[in-house]
Amino acid sequence: MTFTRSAIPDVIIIEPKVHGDERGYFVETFRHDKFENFLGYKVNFCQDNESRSHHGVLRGLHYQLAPYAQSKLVRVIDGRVLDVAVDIRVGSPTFGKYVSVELNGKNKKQMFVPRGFAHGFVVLSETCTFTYKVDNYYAPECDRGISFNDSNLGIDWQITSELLHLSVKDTKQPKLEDTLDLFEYGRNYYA
Ligand SMILES: Cc1cn([C@H]2C[C@H](O)[C@@H](COP(=O)(O)OP(=O)(O)O[C@H]3O[C@H](C)C(=O)[C@H](O)[C@H]3O)O2)c(=O)[nH]c1=O
Repeated sequence: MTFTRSAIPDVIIIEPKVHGDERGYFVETFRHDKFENFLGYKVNFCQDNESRSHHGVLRGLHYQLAPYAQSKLVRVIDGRVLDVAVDIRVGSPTFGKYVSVELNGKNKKQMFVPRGFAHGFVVLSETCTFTYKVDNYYAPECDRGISFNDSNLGIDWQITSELLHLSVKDTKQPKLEDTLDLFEYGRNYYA
C-alpha cells in the first residue's frame, strides 16, 4: 500500500497492493495503522457509504459544515470515475484550487479528502459502484454544496456537459464566491 501527497499536499492518493491469482484477486483496502502513520494525525472513520451510478452521473461538489465536517476516504469497487477535491479552507494558500484523479475498479486507487474540502465525482464508465468512509455522521442540516461548473474553479470533468446527469439539488448549487456559509464554515473550521 503506497501513499502519495497530491498537488494539494493534504489530499492523499493511496494505492493498495492487489494480489491476483487464478481465482481472482485480494486487496487490503484499508489499514488504520499505515493510514495514520502516513497522515501523522488520528482519523476515526465512523460511517461507510456506497452509491451506484450510471455513465455521466456527477455527484457533488459537497461538504458538511462544522461541527459535522467530514474527511472522506473514497474508492471505486467497479467502474471508473474522475474524483475531485476542492480546497475550501478559508485562508488556505490553495483556497479554490482542486485535485482530480481517476479512481477505478482495476487500479483500486483511493483518495483521502480531508475536512475543509468539497468533494465530487463523475462516472466515466457505463456504471460505477462507489464506496467511502467518513469520519463524521451524515448531518443533512449541515449538508452544503458548490456548483460543479463554477467558472472560478475551472474543473475539467473530462466529459461533455450534454452527457452529465445531476440531482436537482446539484443543478442549483452556488458558486464558491457566493457561499456565505463557507466563511462561517471557515471560522468554525479553524475554531
Ligand atoms: C450523503 C448521505 C445521503 N443520505 C441520503 C440522503 C438522500 O435521501 C440520499 C441521496 O443523498 P445525496 O443526493 O446527497 O447523495 P450524493 O449526491 O451521493 O451525496 C454524496 O455525494 C458526494 C460525492 C459526497 O462526497 C458526499 O458524501 C455526499 O454528499 O441518501 C444518507 O442517508 N446518508 C448520507 O450520508
